[in-house]
Amino acid sequence: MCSEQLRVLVTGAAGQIAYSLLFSIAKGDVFGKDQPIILLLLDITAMLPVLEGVVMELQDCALPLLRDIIATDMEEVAFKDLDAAILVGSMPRKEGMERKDLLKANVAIFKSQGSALEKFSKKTVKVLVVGNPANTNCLVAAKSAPSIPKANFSCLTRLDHNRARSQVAMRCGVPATHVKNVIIWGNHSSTQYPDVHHCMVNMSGSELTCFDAIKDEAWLKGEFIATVQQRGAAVIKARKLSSAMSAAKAICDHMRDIWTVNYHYWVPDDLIYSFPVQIHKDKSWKIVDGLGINSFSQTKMDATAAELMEERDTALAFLGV
Ligand SMILES: NC(=O)c1ccc[n+]([C@@H]2O[C@H](COP(=O)([O-])OP(=O)(O)OC[C@H]3O[C@@H](n4cnc5c(N)ncnc54)[C@H](O)[C@@H]3O)[C@@H](O)[C@H]2O)c1
Ligand SMILES: O=C(O)CC[C@H](O)C(=O)O
Repeated sequence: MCSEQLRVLVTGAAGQIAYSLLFSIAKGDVFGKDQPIILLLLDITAMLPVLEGVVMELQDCALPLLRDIIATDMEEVAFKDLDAAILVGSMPRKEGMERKDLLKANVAIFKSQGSALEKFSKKTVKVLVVGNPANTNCLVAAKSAPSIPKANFSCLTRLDHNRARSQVAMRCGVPATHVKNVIIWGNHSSTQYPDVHHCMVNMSGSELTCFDAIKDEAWLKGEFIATVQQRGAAVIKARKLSSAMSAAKAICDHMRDIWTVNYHYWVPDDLIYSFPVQIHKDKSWKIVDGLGINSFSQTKMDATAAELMEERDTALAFLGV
């Protein structure tokens, strides 16, 4: 049994993603089956009565690893001595809303919470930003917490990764675990580039390139990319609500990989850009180097970077910095 309890914050704890996420974290799916945790739950004051119900349900799960639950609307309480922060709390996009509307509504939250990380959390805290626009919110949070290493900040594009992997798996008629090395470059938005040029698929025991397994280059370069890029919008259209179950699963995958060593994606200077990375035992990471990038990929990678630069400039202008 690990002796030290981890302090793990989930913001937006009364919301729909949190409702799918908290049980998985509390039962050990993310930080380990022998790792005791204290859950800190932050939401806005108006949602405290709902949060109280979530706390009751967590208590009623009778989970052995969950040693304490602290529900609050105060950042100074929620961000105290954190080991991990999962920043979900913010407004989701509804049908008809533009990205810019969301940027304006949400970016101030991440400035305030970045400052709270700076003031109250451990310098080793690992921060995962989920609230949209996730990349730019993450950048704003990192900039607002200058004494925490920028490498400790990441945003959620694992959902896009899982979506891409699953699309390929369904097309090939294999389980998603048979599909490896899908890459999501850039922004968690419709300009993201889901890249299968390094993807391998295990078909009946043989490792094939994705292009050989699928044998339909037009689909891979057209409909596949568009489906993954538009998946969030398609879920909103169908459910009238933003994705939640799949987002929670992706949050668990992302944070568990950081905690337990696996591989995933990452960032250049002054942009939070999704990259393939390798994560090491000490939780440090390194961008996977030397992948061949053809002109098709380069054009798509440039387009998503251009969008991120525009978003960054808009966000900083909104904040007056
Ligand atoms: N990156 C991704 O892959 C991904 C996927 C799905 C959703 N999202 C984003 O996650 C966010 C949350 O989605 P949801 O469906 O859970 O929304 P939701 O509306 O159900 O819940 C959001 C919660 O955040 C709370 N909140 C608002 N401001 C807050 C603040 N300052 N501090 C703490 N809590 C605050 C709200 O009161 C609410 O309870 C949205 O921005 C959504 O777009 C991202
Ligand atoms: O607002 C959107 O278009 C996407 C919502 C969410 O980030 C998702 O990917 O499901």
